Amino acid sequence: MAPHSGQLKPAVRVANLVRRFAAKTILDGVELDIGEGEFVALLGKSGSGKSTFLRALAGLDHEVKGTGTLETPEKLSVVFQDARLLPWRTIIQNVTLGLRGETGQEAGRKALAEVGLEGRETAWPNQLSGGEQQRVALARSLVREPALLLADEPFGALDALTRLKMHDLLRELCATHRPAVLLVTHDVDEAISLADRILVLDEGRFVEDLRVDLAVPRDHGDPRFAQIRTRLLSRLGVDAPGRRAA
Ligand SMILES: Nc1ncnc2c1ncn2[C@@H]1O[C@H](COP(=O)(O)OP(=O)(O)OP(=O)(O)O)[C@@H](O)[C@H]1O
Repeated sequence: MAPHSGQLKPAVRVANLVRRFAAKTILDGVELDIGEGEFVALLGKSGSGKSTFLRALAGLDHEVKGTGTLETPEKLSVVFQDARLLPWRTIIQNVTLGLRGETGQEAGRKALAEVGLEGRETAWPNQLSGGEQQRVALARSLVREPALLLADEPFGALDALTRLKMHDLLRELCATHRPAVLLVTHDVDEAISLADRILVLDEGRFVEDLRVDLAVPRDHGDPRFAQIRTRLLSRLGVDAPGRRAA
């Protein structure tokens, strides 16, 4: 299968990407195009290579091989499960790190307001909850107006209610900033709630490339939502209806 982004101009082009660790092949000639502004979620069993793929796209893996292509935009941002804020810098300093002058400060304040943290600019990271810290991480990413946002389980450590709020926030931010997104997640419902396309990685290849043509915000009670969930769970080897993949 050679997943592609349909009519959209590609922001990401990957062809024949190979990654081995010792004798184990984790990415086995992976192919993928992600269109500009397209939101792609990546599912797969634990250990299937999702983070390995994301790290390759982020340019963090110098040993990834292949005779093909790995093209990503210069302006890309990465968000991880932990916010990775600098504890010795204030919130606004974390967001504006590397940005210059009053324009940078203004952009930082605006980004913090967008994620609902207006007035918290001079707080320290340890004065924020886990969810608030992830909001800062999102602000720090988006203030750079990336053409590609890579997110590796960004809400994995949050409680269920906070996670749902973060879904709404991410959806709004992406509608405003329109980066292409690759979201790695274990949460099938999270993928269906947020993504335009859902990929499943298994044994080094994408075994599913599903377009989600449901209106936004997505209605979890819609029978088509349930159909997509069932199909994805079956691809992930989870049979029980309604259960989430682990
Ligand atoms: N630096 C490394 N050295 C050796 N093996 C590695 C390395 N990084 C990852 N692996 C192996 O590659 C496989 C894929 O790991 P990866 O973290 O990409 O999976 P994943 O799908 O993101 O898993 P999870 O959902 O549990 O986070 C695993 O078997 C892992 O042990």
